[in-house]
Parts: sequence; C-alpha cells; structure tokens
Amino acid sequence: MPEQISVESLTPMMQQYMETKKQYADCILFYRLGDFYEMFFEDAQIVSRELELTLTGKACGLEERAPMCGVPYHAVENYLTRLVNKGYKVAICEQVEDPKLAKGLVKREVVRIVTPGTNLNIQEESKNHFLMCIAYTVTKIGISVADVTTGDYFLTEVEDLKKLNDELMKYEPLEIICNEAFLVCGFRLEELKEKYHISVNALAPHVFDDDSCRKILLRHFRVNTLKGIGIEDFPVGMTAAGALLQYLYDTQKTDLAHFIHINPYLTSKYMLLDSSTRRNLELTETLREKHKTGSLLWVLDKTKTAMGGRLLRSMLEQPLVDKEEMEQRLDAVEELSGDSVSRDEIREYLNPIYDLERLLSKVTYKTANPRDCISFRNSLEMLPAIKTVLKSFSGQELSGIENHLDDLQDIYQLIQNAIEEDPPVSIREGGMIKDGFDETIDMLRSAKRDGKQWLAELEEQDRERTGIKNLRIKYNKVFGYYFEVTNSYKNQVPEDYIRKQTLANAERYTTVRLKELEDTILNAEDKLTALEYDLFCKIRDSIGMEVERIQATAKALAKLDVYASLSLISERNHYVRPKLNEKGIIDIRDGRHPVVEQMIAGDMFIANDTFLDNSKHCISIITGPNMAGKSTYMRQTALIVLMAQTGCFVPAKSANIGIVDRIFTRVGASDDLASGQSTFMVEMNEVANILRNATSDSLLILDEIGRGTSTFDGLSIAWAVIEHISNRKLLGAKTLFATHYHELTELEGKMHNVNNYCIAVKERGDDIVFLRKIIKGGADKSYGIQVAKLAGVPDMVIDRAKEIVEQLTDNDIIEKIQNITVDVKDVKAKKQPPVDEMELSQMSLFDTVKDEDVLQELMDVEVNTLAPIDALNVLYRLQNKLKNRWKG
Ligand SMILES: Nc1ncnc2c1ncn2[C@@H]1O[C@H](COP(=O)(O)OP(=O)(O)OP(=O)(O)O)[C@@H](O)[C@H]1O
Repeated sequence: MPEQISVESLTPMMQQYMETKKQYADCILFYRLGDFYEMFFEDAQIVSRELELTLTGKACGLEERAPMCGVPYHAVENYLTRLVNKGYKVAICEQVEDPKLAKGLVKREVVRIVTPGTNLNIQEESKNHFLMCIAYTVTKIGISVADVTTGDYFLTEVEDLKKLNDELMKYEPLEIICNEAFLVCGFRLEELKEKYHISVNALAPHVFDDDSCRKILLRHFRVNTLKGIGIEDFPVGMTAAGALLQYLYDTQKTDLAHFIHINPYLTSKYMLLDSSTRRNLELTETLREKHKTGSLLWVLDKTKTAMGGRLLRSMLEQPLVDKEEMEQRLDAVEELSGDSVSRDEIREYLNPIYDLERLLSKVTYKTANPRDCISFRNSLEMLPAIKTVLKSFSGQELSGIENHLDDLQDIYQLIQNAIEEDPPVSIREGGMIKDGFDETIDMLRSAKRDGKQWLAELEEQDRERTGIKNLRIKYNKVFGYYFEVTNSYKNQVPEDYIRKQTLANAERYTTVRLKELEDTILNAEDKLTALEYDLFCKIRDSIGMEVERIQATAKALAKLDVYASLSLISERNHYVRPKLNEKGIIDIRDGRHPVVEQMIAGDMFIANDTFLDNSKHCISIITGPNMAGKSTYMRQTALIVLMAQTGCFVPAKSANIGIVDRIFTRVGASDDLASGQSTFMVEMNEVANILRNATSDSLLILDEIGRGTSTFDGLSIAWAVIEHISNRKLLGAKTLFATHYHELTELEGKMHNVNNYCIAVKERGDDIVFLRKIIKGGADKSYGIQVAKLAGVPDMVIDRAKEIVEQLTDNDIIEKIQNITVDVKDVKAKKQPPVDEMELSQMSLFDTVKDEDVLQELMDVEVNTLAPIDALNVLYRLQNKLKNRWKG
C-alpha cells in the first residue's frame, strides 16, 4: 500500500483487506466480492503482471484509488493454477457468517490457502497431485506424501539421499515441505526447483516437533496410540506425516474428512527401482519427450476410470516382491480373461463411473455441486450390475473386490429422489431439488407459480362470505396485497378484516390469510433459493458422512478396472501368464518388447529368448553392431520381469520369472538430482550405486559401461565390473551386459558364469542386414563403419575410416587381452536351491545342441509361409547352433 494513504482513511472493506494481509503476508489475497475475486495494491500488481490482466483502480478511501485486478468467480481455478505453478501462494478470502457483526457489515476470512501441492484443480485425471513432506535427520529420513484431491496418504523412512531421490522420482510431488535440516543436507534443491518445477518450503521448526506431530495424528484419526494407525515403527516418518497434516490443516481449513487412513509402507515391500531405472525403462513416460505415449503405461492402460488409471500407474511404479501377492493379481487377470464376455460387460459398466475419490474431496471441501451429484448417482447406478457380474467369479482377488464393493444404493436413492436430472452448476440459484422431495419447497414453488390463482380464489371466497359484490384484492408497493371495499359496502366488512388505509370513497383491509399468502408469494423466490441451498448442503453432508464406504468402493473399483484392462491387453497383444519361481531362473521364450512391438508396423518385431540363472548363466555379454537391437533386447527382458512382478501377463510365448528384488539399469547418460557431475561421472556414480546396492537376487541391465572415457580405460572398467559382479557378494545377480568392446567376449572361457551372445546381422557385400535375433557367441566384428554408411555418412569419410581401421587393428592387443587372467575372488557357485532336472533341461535354451535337433528344426520350417527376414533368421540361428557345437 502506498505510504501516503493512511489506514484510517481506507473504506471498511479495504481496512479488512489490509488486516488480513498482515497475517498472510506471503500470500496473494483473492478477495471475493460478488461474482468476482479481486486483488488490491501489490497483489493486484503481481497478478496483473503474471497473468497479463488489466490493472484498474478501486475507491479505497477519501479520494484515493487502490490498484485493482479481478478474475471472475467461475474461472478462478485456472487463474489460481497459473499463479501457483509460478510458485505463488494464494489465500482465498470469502464472506463468512458472523452473528455478532452489526447489520450491513460483511466479514471476509481466509477460507483456504492454495499452494502447488494443495491445488484442487485437476490437471491430469490419471495422475496424483502429491505434496511431500521430508523430515530429515542424520540417520533417517522420514517421508510422507498426500494428495488432497483423493485423500491418499502415505509414509515411509529411508536411510540416505539416494533413496530419497528414488522416492521423489516415484511420486513426482508438486511441492515439498521440509524441516530446516533438509536445506543444508547437501541435496541439490536448486535442481528440484529449476528443472522439475517442484516448489520447496522449509516450515518453522515447531511444525516438526515430535510431540505435536504425534498429537495431531492421534487427534485426526481419533486413536489413542500410533499403534492404532499402524505407524508406531516409523518414528521419523511419523514426524513427516504429522507435519504434513498440520500444514494441510493450516492451509486447507477443512476437517480433511477424506483422509481416512494413513498407509505406512516399507520400501522393501516393493521391488527397488532407482530413479534412473524408472526413467530408462520408460515406465510411465518416455525418456526424451516425457510423454505417456511410448511408455509401458501407454501400452497397458486401457482403464475406464481415472481411479483405475492412477492405480495402474502406481502399480507399475512399485512392482511387488511377494510371490503370493503377484499370483493373486495374475489369478484375477486370468480369471477375467477366462470369461471375456463378463469382463467386457464389467468394462461397459465402468465406463460412466465418475472419479469417486476426487468427488469425495469435493464433498469434503464443500465444492461438490448438483451436477457432481448426478454424475455420482450415475456411477452408483452401475454398482449393483457390477456386483452381480462379479459374483460369477470365484477367485480370491475378484471375490475380495466384490466384498469390498458396497453398492451404495442408499446414497443412490437419496440423490435420485432429491436432485433434478439436469441441475444448474451453481448451488445459489435454486432449481436443484426435485418436486416431491420436500413439502415446503413444493409449497414455495407453487406459490411462485400459482400465486395469482390463490389470490383469485381467496377473493371469490370472501366475496361470497361477506356478500360484498365488488370486493377486490389489489396490490401496491407500499401496502402489498389488500382487500378494497367501497364505502357503500363498509358496514358489511367482517370482524376479522384489519384496516390498513382509508381513502375518500373506499377502505383497504388485510386478513391473516391474505397476509400469509402475501408472505408466501412475495418471498417465495428468495425463500426457495435459500431453502434449496440448505437442503443441497445437507444432502452433500450426508454423502460426506459415508466417506469410508465410498472410499472402500472406489478402491475396489480401481482394482477391478486395472485387472480388466490388463486382461484385455493380454488378450489383444497375445501376452501369456508368467510362471513365477524363487529359484532365480529367468527363462523367457520368444519374448518381445511390449512398447517397441506396438510401434513397429505389422508383426515385424522379432521375438527373442532369454535365459539367466544364478550359476552358469549369470552374466550375458551381448555384442552386436549399433542399431542391432541390443538395448531393445535388454530392456525387454527387464520389462517382462517387471510386468510379471506387477501381476501382469507378459509379451512372450512362455515365461518363467525368478523374482528379483531390484532392477538396476545403466543405459546412456541420465540426470541424477543428488549428483550433478559430468556425463562420465554420472555414469560411474550409477555404476558405483549398482555395485553397492545390487544383491544376488537383482537383475542388472548394463549398456555399454565405460563408453564415456578412453577405449582402454573404458574396457578395463567394464572388465573389472564384470569380475566384480562375479564375486561372492553379487554372485547370482543376473546381468545383461551390452558392449562394443569385443575383447570382453574373452571372459566367457575365463569365468564359469559368463556367456557370450550377439545379435545377428547379415553381411551383404559392403552392407549389413539387421536380423534382430539373439544367438549364442560373440560378434566377430563391430560393423560400426557399415552402420555409419547406412546412416548416410559421406562415402569419402567411410572409405577413409576403413583405411584407418585397417592400420589400427593390432593383433598385439588381442593377444594381451587373451593373456589377462581373471581376478575373481571367491568365485564359488552360490548354493543353489535344487532345480528340478526336467525343469532345467526345458529351461536351458542355450545348453548343448545336438545335430538331430538342428535337422529336426530345419525339417519343421514352413518355407512357403516364412517372410524372407524370418527365413534368414532361422538360417542364421541354425547355422550358429552348428558352429557353436563344432567349436565346442
Ligand atoms: N527384436 C526387434 N525386432 C524388430 N525391430 C527391432 C528389434 N530390436 C530392435 N529393433 C529396432 O532396432 C532399433 C535399434 O535398436 P537398439 O537401440 O536396441 O539397438 P542397439 O543395438 O542398442 O544400438 P546401439 O548400440 O547403437 O545403442 C530399435 O529402435 C527398433 O526399432
């Protein structure tokens, strides 16, 4: 406010504004005035600048005008979103009832503070709006995450910043609140803000006080001990959860009734996927464009409801490690696939189902309008039918869903009876409540409609009763309705007539009945609107009372939607149910990359086998020219394992998946919030992280380790990494290692658990044809120059490169490499769980081949139906089998 204006000279409204502003100095104040939100002084200047709105002036005192900006009430959410996305906090100020207030005065108070993590404007239905709270201590980091639009609320604890980074990437929060210790712990906060547009706020230390945090949680969940809500084992997580709840109470100013449960989870309950693996495998968005299209979620998500979409996303982000839970999900998918008619019927019923979780938050915030209620009713209408179809399934998971699914028919009936079919959006204009639902409303409506008729009837009745032939009911603005009796009939006026006015030749009267009618007719409109509003609020509150039942039903529907979607996709894309084992064997026959196969026209994707175990087939070194398909092959293996552990069918002819505890990928350069070093440094950091954190039950995808530095350094590092993976701690970590260092294929003979594979190409003169088929053995050439030619590098350069490569080829080096002795400490085969001999022989794809097998396969080839590329593949495979056999 300009200094020359004194507060005393401001209008009462402006004084109120300035008072409120003092308390909410860090917020832009949106002040509700009728159908507009207005901002004044500095706030108006910021809003006008940031949102490119016209700045005007408003009278604010004696001859003074305050800079002013305004946005219409109905469009406020968009403006709010734009402001909070730019990092501003907005306090919404609205009129509140205050009986103590003198007549004519209006009181406005802050009813909600909107921040990026508490914005109710839904921007992407299938994505959560997470707010994350971090309670940092030197030994443990407490993390709590909540979504005000759905009521989801979690907490966990991690040991270090790397794991915090992984959780951050999993939830992608819009806002972080933290204690001050976090600001100085070394985490790269600037990057969070600049690159990921996450706003970070440090809250006052008292918010993180353990005792207050515990108290607020106990109060909110109405329990006496933390055990009552299952979070007693997470002391630092509890602090984060309590501080988060306090922040929500302070900003949202509602009872947060939709936060019914808090879900503590151990990160070890899920497969550990670090942030770079999540990105590299393109689970929910593509690496470069950050689009859903082209990600695994894009292929799998055929969900019908927003709740289902969100659940599927979180399932992919958190694959399971517990075999039983995976089997349960797979059972549900299989059961639905076994009865595709019922499944498709369920999907039809799911189609109109509204986002019940987000509806509940609207109910809690009292922003749900009559149209939301009608959408809600339409959703509930589907529930009995869904329950009936579900009864035809007997598996544990689907029956469980059926049990949790409350058909909520009481709420359906309430809305059906009370709310008009096509109601207005606004709850202040009336026209929402159905005829017949409430007597007073019906009466007021007919008063509005039939008032004239009632007056005519009363006039007629009284004319007969009094015998006054010219008795008339008339109206004027001062006296309202009255009977007019001319002087000649004065002595016939009955006793119950009350005189209102005397004129020269007539008298005007009223009666109790006429007064009643007058009140009803004249106030009908206002009363009706007020009554409808009250009634609607009551109906909304009674929906709010059922929050627990509705939330349980919403969760059940989300699960059902996910299973139905996975079942449909399995059928359409010819996926199979994976077998799961805890013996560490990954045996995939004719596996395909779920996303690449969708991108390639027709059936052109070439399927490949994978066999890995904890002993002889632990490490696969994969060579092959650029563009051959190495990365695709490795990622497809990781994705198939991940899909199986999500409870999803997989793109393969058959798959037996040994459950892994973690998947690590090292593919290309990627960002790491916690580091911030050069590309090679990032690469080495990731390698260090993998070697430190992988266990013998992990799956490692290592693509061209060491390529970021000089050839010899890179080769040596790659070599040493493979040796390390073979040592005692990691022995058994199944590893796919793609490399252009052909020298690494020397390791096959030197280490018992290393096997060479390559992706076949065919030389045709100077050119190469990619066969995309993985075969046993190392590639004998790199074909880099041929690929460069294919890419259109000028002939002159290609020819010169050929000359140089001739001169560089140095037999000496190859000899030296052959002479390196491996340094693998403690290489002892890990004690294997007994593997059924029969099973192993079926699984061991690359085990010794007999001549007869090759002949048999040749006989089985249907030459007439084979595409040329497939024929080449078959030929190549058979030839290689023989070569390997004769070499062996
Ligand atoms: N099995 C397959 N069937 C059909 N097409 C494939 C297959 N595998 C890969 N491709 C195609 O080949 C392209 C290159 O594959 P990919 O990136 O995996 O090669 P790469 O060997 O890792 O190459 P580089 O060494 O240069 O990184 C893919 O984008 C895909 O279109």
